[in-house]
Formats: sequence, structure tokens, C-alpha cells
Amino acid sequence: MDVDIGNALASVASPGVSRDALDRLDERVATAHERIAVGRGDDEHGYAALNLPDRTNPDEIRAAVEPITGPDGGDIEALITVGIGGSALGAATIVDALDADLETVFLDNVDPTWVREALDALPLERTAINVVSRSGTTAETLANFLVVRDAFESAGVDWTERTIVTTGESGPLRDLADAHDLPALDVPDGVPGRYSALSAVGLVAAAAADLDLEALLDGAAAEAETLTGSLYECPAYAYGATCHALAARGAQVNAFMPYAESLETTAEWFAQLWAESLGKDGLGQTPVRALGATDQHSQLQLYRAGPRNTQVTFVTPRERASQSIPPTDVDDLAYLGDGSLADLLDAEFRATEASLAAAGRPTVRIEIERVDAFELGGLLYGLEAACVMAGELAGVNTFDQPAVEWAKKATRGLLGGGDFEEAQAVAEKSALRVER
Ligand SMILES: O=P(O)(O)OC[C@H]1O[C@H](O)[C@H](O)[C@@H](O)[C@@H]1O
Repeated sequence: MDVDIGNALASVASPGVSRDALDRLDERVATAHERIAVGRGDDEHGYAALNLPDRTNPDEIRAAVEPITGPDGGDIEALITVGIGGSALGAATIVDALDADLETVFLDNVDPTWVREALDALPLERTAINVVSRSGTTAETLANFLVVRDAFESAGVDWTERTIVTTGESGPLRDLADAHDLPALDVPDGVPGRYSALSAVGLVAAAAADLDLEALLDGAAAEAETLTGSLYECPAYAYGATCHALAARGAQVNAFMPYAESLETTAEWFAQLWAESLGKDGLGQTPVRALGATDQHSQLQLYRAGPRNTQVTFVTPRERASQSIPPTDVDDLAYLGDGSLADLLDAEFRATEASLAAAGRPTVRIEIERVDAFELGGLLYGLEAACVMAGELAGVNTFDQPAVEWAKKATRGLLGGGDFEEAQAVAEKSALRVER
């Protein structure tokens, strides 16, 4: 990926970063880069994720997937992935971005109507199940898996022939995989869920959909090669450092706005990465999911004229599919005729970027060549490295998520799954009700 931070400079925007401040920050980027390199060298928790492009073995993933999908996915029409957060969003991002030729359903919520409708709509005799949980204990994932198994049994389909599991070394899901002799892959050590897209966690669904795993990993490896000790030479660090500097100057919100429909899920993945990694100690930017050009017609008003607390991150491919716009004899529409949808979307992007700069609002532009496996691998890796750099600069623990764990424990306590003091807080809720 390439990054253009020109519209985040103090000469353009407020909040904005001066060149002097960037130069000073660059010294801290060099130190942070050394820390990251040591962490990678020692395979330390979290930092190990940045080694995935070299560690992930696509043949191993395909070999585990093939028994349940048939060669090249030929035996199945659909894949249900049961997982949540980092155990679903990476896989969803990849299959959505790369337009997989397989129906993929992600059960990452436990809304009963939605789960029931999703299962009712699938040809279960031609559907495989991909269960993913690092801990193997996440309530939503385990509950949904039990519901899915039951639906298969009711339909007379042997789920044990159709299920692949990706989980940690031990835990209830590992036990279940062993008990039923299911193909099982490991969540690599030291890789938190939100950094695991380029491991079996994100790639089983991609393999089932017969996507190019090698190209994804090659793109990520090429991005890894760009990690150097200066933000002026490394796009990922330029992005991470600029976000850090803008946040420190009041950009509490980061609106992530790809100008490509297929990258809409990438914005969801980014939201988890940014929020769980950087939302610590009263710091962090609130990630907002946006989509160009659609959200020009809803959110843009706020970003241009609302509080000066937002940075907009654009992601735009240089190449797009061709779809011409037919000519018309309506005079007012003549400017559209003989053009293309790609030109229109690019013009929308450049106009939006300019409109924010003209109002002195900071934006960062991330460019990729096109939306393909190689470029997507690079984009995901680059954003992860950016996030790690932002975390280093902020001095937070980028790789834990104690606030999320708190709610997980409270939920388990409420359901009688253990004695968790967090559950007490539910009974202590204060109320001021206004009723119909
Ligand atoms: O993979 P699992 O252990 O099931 O965890 C799934 C998700 O659970 C929690 O919500 C964590 O905060 C996420 O980071 C994690 O991705």
C-alpha cells in the first residue's frame, strides 16, 4: 500500500501535524521499530503476528480443508463460519473483498431470528462448517455451533464429516475436535484474534472458496519488507504515526472509508483492530465504518462541518473494473454519458478528499493497485503494522483487550457459567425509566 499524509499536515488541516512535529515523531518511530523488530525476532505475544506471512503454510490449510469441501471446494455450495470478532472478521474481509465463488455465511451473532433464517436458507447437505475460536470458550461461538450441529442432525446430514475446527492448543473446542476426529488447525501462538487474518483463522474460508492463499501471503510478505525505521520510508508506519499524532491533537475519531464496495467488510475488520488494540488508558481513536461513495451522502456533512475531532482515512484502488455509462440525450445528464462508473467513483473520491481539505479537515489516503489477493494481503498486513506502531507510540498494550474480557465474564456469570464478580454489576444498574 502507498500512503499520502499530505492532507494531515498542519498547513492544510486542523487538527494537523507540522513537518517539525513529524520529524520529531520520526525519531520515536525509529525506536518503536527496533522494539517491534525485537518482538518479532523473539516471537513475543502480539508481535509474532507480523511474522505470519512467512509462517503460514497454505498447503497445510488446503490439506485440512479438502476432506470437508472436496477438491477445489467441488463438493460444497456453501460454508458456514462460526466465530466472532477476530475469529470471523479476517475471514469475512478476505472472502468479501475477493468475491469468492462460494456462498459464505458468518454466524458471528446469536440473534435467534437471524441464525434460524441463515440456516433455513442453506442447502445443508452441500454445506460445510468452519468453527473458529482461539480460546475455544467464547459463548456466542460455542452456542451457535451447537445450534448448527443440531440443524445438520435434523436434516439428516452427518456434521462430523463436514466440520473443520481452528482453535488454540487446548480448550473445549479442541476437546470436541479430538472427540469427533475432526480436521483441526491451530491458531498460531502469540497471535491475538484481530491479527490472525493471515493464519488458518482467516484462510480456511478462503481455501474453501478456492482463493489464492499464496498471493495473499506474498502481498503481506512484500509489505513486511517495507518495515523500516522511518515513517518517511514505510507506508504502514506513516499511517500509524500520523494517526497517533492526529489523535494526540484532537482527532478522536477515525472514519475508515474505502472507495470500493468489496472493501466494506475491511472497514469492519479495521474497526476491531483499531478499537481493541488502541482503546486503553483513556486513549485511542474511535473507528467509524464508512463506505465511499455511499456515505458521502450521509456522514460527509458531519466530517466537513461537525466537531473538529475526526480524521478520515480513504482507501482507494488505482484500477477498477470497467463498466461504461451509456450515453443519454437528456442535456443535464450528458456529462455522465460515455464515461464509466470507475471514473465516476474516482471523481467522487477526489471531490470528497478535496472538500475535506478545503474545510481544513485532516484526511489520509491509502492507495492500492487494485482489489486482488496480493494487494489485499499487503493492505491487511500494512494496517496491522500501522496499528502496532500507533500502540507503541501511545505506550499502550496493543495486544490485550481487558475491557472486552470483562463483559465476557459478566455474560458467563449471568448465565450460570461460573462465579464471576463482574456479573454483579448487572444487578446494580441504575434506572430512570420513561415508559409509554
Ligand atoms: O477466538 P475467540 O477466543 O473465540 O475470541 C473471539 C473474540 O473474543 C473477544 O471478544 C475478544 O475481545 C476478541 O479479540 C476475539 O477475537
